[in-house]
Amino acid sequence: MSATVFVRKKDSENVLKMNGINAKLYRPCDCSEGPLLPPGITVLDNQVAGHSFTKADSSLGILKHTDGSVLKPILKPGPGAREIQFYKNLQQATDPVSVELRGFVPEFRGTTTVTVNGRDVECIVLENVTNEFVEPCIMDIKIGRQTWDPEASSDKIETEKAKYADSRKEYGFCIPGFQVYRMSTGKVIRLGKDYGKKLNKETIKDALKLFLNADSGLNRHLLLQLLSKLWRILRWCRRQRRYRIYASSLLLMYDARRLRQNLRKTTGTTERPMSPVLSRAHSFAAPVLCRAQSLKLNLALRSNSALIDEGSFTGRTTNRGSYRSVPTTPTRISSPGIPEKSRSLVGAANGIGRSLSQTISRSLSFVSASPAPPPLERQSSNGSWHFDFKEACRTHSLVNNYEKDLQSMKDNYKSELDDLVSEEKPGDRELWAKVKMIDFAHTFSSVDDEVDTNYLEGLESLIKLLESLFQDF
Ligand SMILES: O=P(O)(O)O[C@@H]1[C@@H](OP(=O)(O)O)[C@H](OP(=O)(O)O)[C@H](O)[C@H](OP(=O)(O)O)[C@H]1OP(=O)(O)O
Ligand SMILES: Nc1ncnc2c1ncn2[C@@H]1O[C@H](COP(=O)(O)OP(=O)(O)O)[C@@H](O)[C@H]1O
Repeated sequence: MSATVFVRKKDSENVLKMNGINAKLYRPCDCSEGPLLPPGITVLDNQVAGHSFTKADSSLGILKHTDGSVLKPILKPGPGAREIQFYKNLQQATDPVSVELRGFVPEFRGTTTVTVNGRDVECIVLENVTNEFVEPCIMDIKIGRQTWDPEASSDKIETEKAKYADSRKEYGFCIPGFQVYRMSTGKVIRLGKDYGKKLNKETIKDALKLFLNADSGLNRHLLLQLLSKLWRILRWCRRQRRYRIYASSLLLMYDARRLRQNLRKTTGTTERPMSPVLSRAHSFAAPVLCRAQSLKLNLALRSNSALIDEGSFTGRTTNRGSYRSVPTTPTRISSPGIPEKSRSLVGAANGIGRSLSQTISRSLSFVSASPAPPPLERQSSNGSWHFDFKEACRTHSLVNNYEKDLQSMKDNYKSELDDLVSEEKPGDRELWAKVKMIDFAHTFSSVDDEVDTNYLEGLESLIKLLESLFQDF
């Protein structure tokens, strides 16, 4: 990967050259002044893709509430209503496919109306899935070659086909945006669609490496945590015949703070990766304060017992608010003109380990939502990646029997997975990397009882590309 070069800097805009690509730094609020919002609600400053706040076309981005929720404004009635219905149905569903899917998506907390710049806007209220991260690195990966839904106009189909054409054609996914706290510089960078649209067969891998902070070596522990989540979604996707998911994204997330700590632990190097806090202190603080902070941080990094960020990764138990009833059956919408390929892709679909935890919705006085659903089945039973690794080790080779090209790679790192599981200490069990599926504005019920090959192929390709990184380092 080539180095980052800042080529231009204005008050309003940063342009940088990243891996040979000129790109504007993405800002979720692209206006000089933020929108006027009620108390307790602010712009989601770590939003990495999707619609953002712009003065020009009064578009609205994602908001966050101090209670740990995000608020997604409904911009268009059709897709907006579809996404609300998707979450409501999912919350009520009892079939195994939907119950499992519920563990892969943010918790739905109903809908609410927010006054933005004097205008009342309906919003979907979701769990903020980045909440527990101190330095959240987030990548939005839009899955599927086809990103338009069965009801799209021919104009929309054409615009969608033209966007991210290289990466989508090659891999069946694209990267509309990401942010990363860089180990090498201690700075956070956020690259948006402008950068993502220029990525091609070669550079998309650089983008993934950049996101994984792999400039000078891959942290296998980090990649394995992400892969263990993706394998679970893959296994679900191979079996499910209920949903057709278009233009939806996977949010890959990890905590750079924990990566820094993990690097110290595993390399034992005296050369410490830069902390953004420390690097800011270097630029602005008085020398004495600077030295004090540096010493304190060094001590923290040297002591294994101090490595865990206490309080950052605790499980949260919350109370359920008031709810109203909604229909329980997913709407079946026909998809004329979209022939679905029929492929027998489903591998050995063993029962997934039952989860133990129940996630209880946070009380939201301003939210209207559905009655209490049955206990949610979360993908990680006890908030531990240990469970996923164990499951992955047990089932992975079975699931992928037909993928001969991947088999050798898996064999290569299977022992590493085993090592990670056996090395694990109780204090290391908290998640510091995870994956969630988001954006269901273009998700439909399947009408043909077939596998969603469009989504599946994109996901498989992403996993394959990530797995190939093991060989590069
Ligand atoms: O193509 P457009 O103008 O309809 O806008 C796209 C949005 O469509 P919508 O406004 O909801 O109909 C589109 O929204 P959907 O995913 O279709 O909900 C995206 O925001 C898209 O950005 P990107 O492809 O993720 O980079 C948006 O594309 P760009 O902002 O990249 O052009
Ligand atoms: N539940 C969530 N928690 C945290 N961030 C989120 C959540 N949902 C969305 N985001 C952020 O907002 C961005 C856009 O979300 P998305 O649902 O795709 O909106 P859009 O429909 O405008 O594309 C994501 O890339 C992510 O950065």
